[in-house]
Amino acid sequence: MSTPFIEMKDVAFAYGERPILSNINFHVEQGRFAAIMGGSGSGKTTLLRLITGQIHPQQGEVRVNGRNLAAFSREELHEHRRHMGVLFQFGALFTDLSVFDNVAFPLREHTRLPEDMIRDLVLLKLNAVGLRGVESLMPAELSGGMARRVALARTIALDPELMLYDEPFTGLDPISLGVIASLVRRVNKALRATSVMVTHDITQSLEIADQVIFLAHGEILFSGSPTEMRQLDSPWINQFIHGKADGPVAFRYPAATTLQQDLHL
Ligand SMILES: Nc1ncnc2c1ncn2[C@@H]1O[C@H](COP(=O)(O)OP(=O)(O)OP(=O)(O)O)[C@@H](O)[C@H]1O
Repeated sequence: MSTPFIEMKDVAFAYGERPILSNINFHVEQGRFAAIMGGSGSGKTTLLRLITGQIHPQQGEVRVNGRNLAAFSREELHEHRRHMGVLFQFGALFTDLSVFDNVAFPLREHTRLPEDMIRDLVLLKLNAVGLRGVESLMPAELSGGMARRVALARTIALDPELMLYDEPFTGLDPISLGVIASLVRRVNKALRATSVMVTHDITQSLEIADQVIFLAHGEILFSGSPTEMRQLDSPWINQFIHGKADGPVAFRYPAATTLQQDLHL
């Protein structure tokens, strides 16, 4: 068995008095791809923020590469983030910088590489996302799918050992979505980066992830392989997989009165 790169041990987290996550136990092995799924507000993004070290649990431990993040000094946390690539929902590009300068940005910011090496690296990263040739365009000249790919190229510029994706498929048409999904998977393989992706897109997740973690009400309802998840007979997960509006996750808000009462019928 290879070593766990990310480990959550008995993690509980609350925003103030409000419990968000409890009893969280899972690990992701080095180089593996984990998808975190669950309904809206179930705590997925909070889980990602615990991995980046932006927030710390009130109970339990979040370990990355064998070390407890809560024990990191400021410098160590900074170093941790430097080895991490984060791609957010709309992967916002700097609108006043060209594609080239967007991808070069982290290289210029975090390394002292000479410009000719930066140029080669930018072209390699753009090539990896199938976009060599667009380097002089401005973000406003790109389609949504292309912009997401440029953002991915920028995220992998420093060859991160950990990749975090927060809803990378949001707002994409089905073709661009398929392209981004296979790129995300390829990047994981090529960089041998451990990857964690928060997503609502069950079809893509089950296709590209090695491991699925399903959250409901801040707890892990299921953790296992996509094959195991497909075979599960759980009303929660079935509702999610089949996109049913009603089920254990109720469509209706639990109002205190009936509609008849409200309408005086
Ligand atoms: N900074 C914050 N302060 C207080 N509450 C917060 C904060 N951030 C998130 N929450 C609450 O924590 C809960 C979990 O939020 P989180 O963003 O982790 O859920 P999610 O599963 O990613 O949801 P979605 O799929 O809708 O993005 C939500 O009820 C949210 O309102």
